[in-house]
Amino acid sequence: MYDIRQWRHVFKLDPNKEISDEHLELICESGTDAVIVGGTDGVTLENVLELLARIRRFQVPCVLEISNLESVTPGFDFYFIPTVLNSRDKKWIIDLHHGAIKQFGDMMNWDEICMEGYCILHKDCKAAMLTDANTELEEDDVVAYALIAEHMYRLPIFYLEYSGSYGNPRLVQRVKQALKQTQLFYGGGIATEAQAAEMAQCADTIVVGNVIYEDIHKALATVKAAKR
Ligand SMILES: CC(C)=CCC/C(C)=C/CC/C(C)=C/CC/C(C)=C/CC/C(C)=C/CC/C(C)=C/CC/C(C)=C/COP(=O)(O)OP(=O)(O)O
Ligand SMILES: O=P(O)(O)OC[C@@H](O)CO
Ligand SMILES: [Mg+2]
Repeated sequence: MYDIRQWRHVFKLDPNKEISDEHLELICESGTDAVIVGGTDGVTLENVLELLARIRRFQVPCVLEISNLESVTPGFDFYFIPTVLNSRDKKWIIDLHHGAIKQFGDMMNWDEICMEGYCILHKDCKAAMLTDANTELEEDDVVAYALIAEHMYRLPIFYLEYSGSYGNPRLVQRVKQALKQTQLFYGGGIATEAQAAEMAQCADTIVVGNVIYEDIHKALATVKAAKR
């Protein structure tokens, strides 16, 4: 399924983490709508290429979420490009993007590119620390970022990121109610069927990451729960 707007559940695989062939097959054949390859640290061309080749044995749509320029390679179905809206450092909002487009803009296939407006809310996660995200936000601040994403920047995706910790469903629901066009991704701390079902009610698409490496069966159970 290549219509991102229909995606309800995606797995995020970290190229910097080990996964066995058996577990990778279970993930790719799980019925998830797509697999995103991405992580904050230790993402290299070598480990991205290795994971891409292994995922390509299956039919599942495969996305590279770009975290650095060195690890970008052809062969993915889509490229998701994060911009961290609540970063205090404009490097993570626009500067890296400006440098990349200056260098590669004339050879990009824009149909494969999808921008993600991140709002990172877990202060201790790697992505928050790397990008110096301001996580001390009121609910109204978060909704304001969502409205900026939709109405000012017209971003296709607004991504509420709680990586490593389960977020606040009430806030996710509030953000969802504020968005009309922009697709709401929620990711962070989903480790049970109940959590997957709850966040799938609040967001358009849920992203399941770390539990893949902690308990594969719990990870697999999130797929059905999200689609119920
Ligand atoms: C060959 C081909 C297809 C060419 C295309 C041309 C090309 C080079 C296009 C690139 C164009 C472009 C504009 C690129 C952007 C460049 C860039 C580096 C942007 C910055 C991205 C950014 C803001 C990164 C910050 C970190 C971040 C938000 C990462 C997302 C992943 C994430 C949040 C992971 C969660 O953390 P995790 O690592 O899982 O944490 P744990 O390990 O603790 O679990
Ligand atoms: O790893 P977890 O905590 O499941 O979060 C998923 C994803 O949002 C990370 O970018
Ligand atoms: Mg992770």
